[in-house]
Amino acid sequence: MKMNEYLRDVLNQSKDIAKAVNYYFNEENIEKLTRIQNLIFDNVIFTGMGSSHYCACSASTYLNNNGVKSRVISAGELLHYEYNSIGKSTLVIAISQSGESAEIVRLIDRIGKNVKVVGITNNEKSPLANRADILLNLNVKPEKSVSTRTYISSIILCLLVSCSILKKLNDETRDYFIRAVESIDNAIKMCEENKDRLLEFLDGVNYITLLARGYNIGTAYAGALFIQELSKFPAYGMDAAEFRHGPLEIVDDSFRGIIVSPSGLTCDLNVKLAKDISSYGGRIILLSDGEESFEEDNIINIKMDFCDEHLTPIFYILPIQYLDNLIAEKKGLKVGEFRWGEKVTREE
Ligand SMILES: O=P(O)(O)OC[C@H]1O[C@](O)(CO)[C@@H](O)[C@@H]1O
Repeated sequence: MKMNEYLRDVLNQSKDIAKAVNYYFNEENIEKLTRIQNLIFDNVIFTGMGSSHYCACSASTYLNNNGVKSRVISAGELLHYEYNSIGKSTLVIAISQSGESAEIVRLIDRIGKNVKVVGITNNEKSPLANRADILLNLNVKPEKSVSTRTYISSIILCLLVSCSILKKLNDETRDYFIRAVESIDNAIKMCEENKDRLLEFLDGVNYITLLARGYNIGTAYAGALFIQELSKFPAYGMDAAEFRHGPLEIVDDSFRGIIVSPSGLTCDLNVKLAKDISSYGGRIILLSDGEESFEEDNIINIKMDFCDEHLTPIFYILPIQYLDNLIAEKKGLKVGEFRWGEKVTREE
């Protein structure tokens, strides 16, 4: 069977993104990233829509963890209800691969010149690019459909902005990023090795719950969005800690969950949650670099490479993209076609 373009995009990401990372570390781009340090601000707001919103979660958590006040807000909320949270000493980091999403265009129109805007986009001719005080180009080939490489490259540029603000941008940082990007291929390999079990996981599935904490909250939200968008299938992402506070009650043998659980602050809590859900009859895909192997039939362990926790969103999205394609193909969809929306959402 001919490979669909979405799957080709997914499988080629390590090459495409490695190229982009080299570009991000070229002299001109490092100069731009370093210029951010000279702006005067005491708090940061990341904003965007859909995957361009969730791509910023890791960078924002990283800033907060290192003492810089930061928030991630949907551009729609920031525009209509939270606009007054932008003060003169706020640095706005607006992300939009098209640079043309409706909310982003209206938001940047509203923001006065006294507020500095860093624009992260794949379209240097877009309204976002024109407004940005500092423009960072994603520099990847645009996708025809659901975001793949633009999502991962947006995560990376947001993290690089955070590294710059924290004055942690150096050759060592570059190596960490390159290694995280190389881990994309291992994630794909692990999915291919487990393909039959993943297909079996999908038998009788009605909806998928994605659970994560900390740096990967955005992985859960973006993963759910991609499953909804590509496979037209119910999926929702949530904070794994919240799951015990009520949602746990939905678990029975029809439950299917993905738990994002890299080594780090809360890995043990995530693994414990996976085991509990499994003992209540639910089935889990556990994304983890842990050594522990799971005997339980209800847990499929996709073994990921080890990496510093804040960089794991760069490749932990891969198994979700892979599974997404399996769902779409299983449903017999023309993978990547939109039914009601389109690639650029110009209407609020
Ligand atoms: O980055 P942009 O162009 O603002 O658009 C984000 C879009 O990407 C998507 O994540 C598509 O995969 C949509 O959620 C959203 O409309």
